Amino acid sequence: MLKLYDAEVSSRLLLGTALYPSPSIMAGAVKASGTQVVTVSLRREAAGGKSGGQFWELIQALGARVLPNTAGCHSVKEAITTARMARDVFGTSWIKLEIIGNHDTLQPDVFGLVEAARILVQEGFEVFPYTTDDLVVAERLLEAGCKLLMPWCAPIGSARGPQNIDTLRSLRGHFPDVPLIVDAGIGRPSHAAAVMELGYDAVLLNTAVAKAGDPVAMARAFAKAVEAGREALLAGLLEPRDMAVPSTPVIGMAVFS
Ligand SMILES: CC(=O)[C@@H](O)[C@H](O)COP(=O)(O)O
Repeated sequence: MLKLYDAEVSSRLLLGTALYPSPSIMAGAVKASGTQVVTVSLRREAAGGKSGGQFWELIQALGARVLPNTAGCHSVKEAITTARMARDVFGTSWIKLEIIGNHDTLQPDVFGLVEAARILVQEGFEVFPYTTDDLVVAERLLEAGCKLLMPWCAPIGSARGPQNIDTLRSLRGHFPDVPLIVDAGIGRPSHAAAVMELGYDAVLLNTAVAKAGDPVAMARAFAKAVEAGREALLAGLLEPRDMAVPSTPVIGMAVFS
């Protein structure tokens, strides 16, 4: 089981609910993924109107825990206001804290992130910070009171997969007891399996499923990949070797002349 603040979940796949071709396909993908945590953007809900209300009803019917996010925020002030509104709208103290620092790469503003995290933790929020894979920023977020971290592995929506395996490995090594969830940039089930094999606790993704040819089937594929990566890690992965090592015993082999 994976502990996320007060909740224990068995699925290590967290899923976003945006960008699907239709709400019913989104619901099908969420079910097929087996996820127990879905991210929801307050901005969509706050838009209200027909689709906003229906969408929220659909999300509630899925039975997954809701992780509201501050997607689209570019400043500490904006993120804090959005988080406070999300707490009222969704009735949860969980918040996926996202402050965008660069328009082109959607890279998190890590300075604003640490500042906003500190304020929100003091206000009783349980913060899921969307961050880079920077070690020092990770330390600052933990000092600010975050109990888990969500580093990117590539820019949001890029589907590039892990861009810097060594940095991700180093982050994992430095914080063996902190839940680490790779968030953003995962494009394929093999990417998800790779970060799970590194020892990451879970994966959060959206675009790769929502924009797939068949989102429901892709959600199922990601669920299997996340489980496979976790199972492989627990089974004890071999370290890569420089030289060939015969896999068939040679000692005692019969010699034919
Ligand atoms: C869904 C979410 O909250 C975001 O963090 C983001 O959309 C995830 O990134 P990908 O869309 O690249 O999977």
